[in-house]
Amino acid sequence: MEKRLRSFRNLDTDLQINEEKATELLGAQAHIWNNIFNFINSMSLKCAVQLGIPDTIHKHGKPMTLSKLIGALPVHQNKAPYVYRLMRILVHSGFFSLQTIGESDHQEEEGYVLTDASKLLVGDNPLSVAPFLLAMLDPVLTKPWDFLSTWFQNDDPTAFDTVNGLPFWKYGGQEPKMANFFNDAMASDARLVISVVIENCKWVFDELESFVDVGGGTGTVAKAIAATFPKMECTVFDLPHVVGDLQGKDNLKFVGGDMFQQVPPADAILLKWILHDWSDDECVKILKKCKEAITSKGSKKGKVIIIDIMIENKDEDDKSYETQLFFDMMMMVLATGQERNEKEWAKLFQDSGFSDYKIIPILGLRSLIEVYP
Ligand SMILES: C[S@@+](CC[C@H](N)C(=O)[O-])C[C@H]1O[C@@H](n2cnc3c(N)ncnc32)[C@H](O)[C@@H]1O
Repeated sequence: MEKRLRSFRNLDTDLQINEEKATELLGAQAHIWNNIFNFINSMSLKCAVQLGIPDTIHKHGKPMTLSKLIGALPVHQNKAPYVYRLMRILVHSGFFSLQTIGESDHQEEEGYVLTDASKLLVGDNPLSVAPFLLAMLDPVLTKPWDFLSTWFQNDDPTAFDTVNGLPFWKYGGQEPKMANFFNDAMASDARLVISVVIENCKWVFDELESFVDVGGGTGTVAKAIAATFPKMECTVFDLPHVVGDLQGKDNLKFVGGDMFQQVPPADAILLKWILHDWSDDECVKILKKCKEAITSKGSKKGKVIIIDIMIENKDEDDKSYETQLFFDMMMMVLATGQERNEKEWAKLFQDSGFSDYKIIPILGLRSLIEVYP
């Protein structure tokens, strides 16, 4: 069938647009709008967590009607009519869903329930990632994004430096408020990750007599390992301002220092979310220090254990790939690091003098990689 194409003439621009072209243009405009306003998903979610919406629905224990939710939230009475709109976008983005409760006045009544994602944002869930969300969306971490194009045109190492005049880790040493919320964020992620590792691949730690978590923050991972393997000597190694006030106990100790200078000796060295913070040259320096520190050389058990993203582009539309790219951009804006694909990881291991590696893809968007001296 012959397709009839109507044309429109725009009198301002004198452009002639037929129907097919119009569809194309409007599709392009919609794509731009969606990307312009992507931040609204993040900010709406942050608002929900700050208002305690996941906790409130969780405490209610059954589907919660809008009126009950409004009554339980710390919102000004004049703002009550707006709660529905916040909830609507969060239902759309998969953080809440609506369940039918029954009928009231011949009208179906619905209530909000948590989804798997919002269950992970409930404050008293031991695996809650709410501290991670609040830290990543804190203005200290989001402001550098406004300076990304400035950074492309200057000689600063990162956009974070452009805004704050010093690198991320040094800033943390001078601003305890930022250091605290950042360390809490890392600890919340560490609780989830180490629970999965101990549940699904405890064997990674079998036969080890000693273990150091390099850049181990406030010790969440090492505490869990020390409790699971009471005979293993466990050390948390991090910058002095991070571990300075922390007390070890039994088979766990805290050591302050700089991983570019020296790493405490151990059979196994963990680098969780460390190497993605640094450039290739910096990673090679860290990995060489780790290799020197491995005590059981020649035996099978000595190794570096890395927990980080391994970029995999299985499918262009894959959300996981997009999330990995978000992390990669964040490493560029806040630190001097990057996310890496397998080839890039393999090159780092080779350049640091390691002989082999094994990828254990058990951590969702991240992998556990064993690297052997
Ligand atoms: C992204 S955090 C990861 C924390 C922890 N491994 C985790 O995944 O929960 C990076 C850690 O590296 C530490 N760090 C940064 N520079 C360091 C250095 N030169 N020596 C030792 N630790 C360092 C930071 O203080 C921070 O705790």
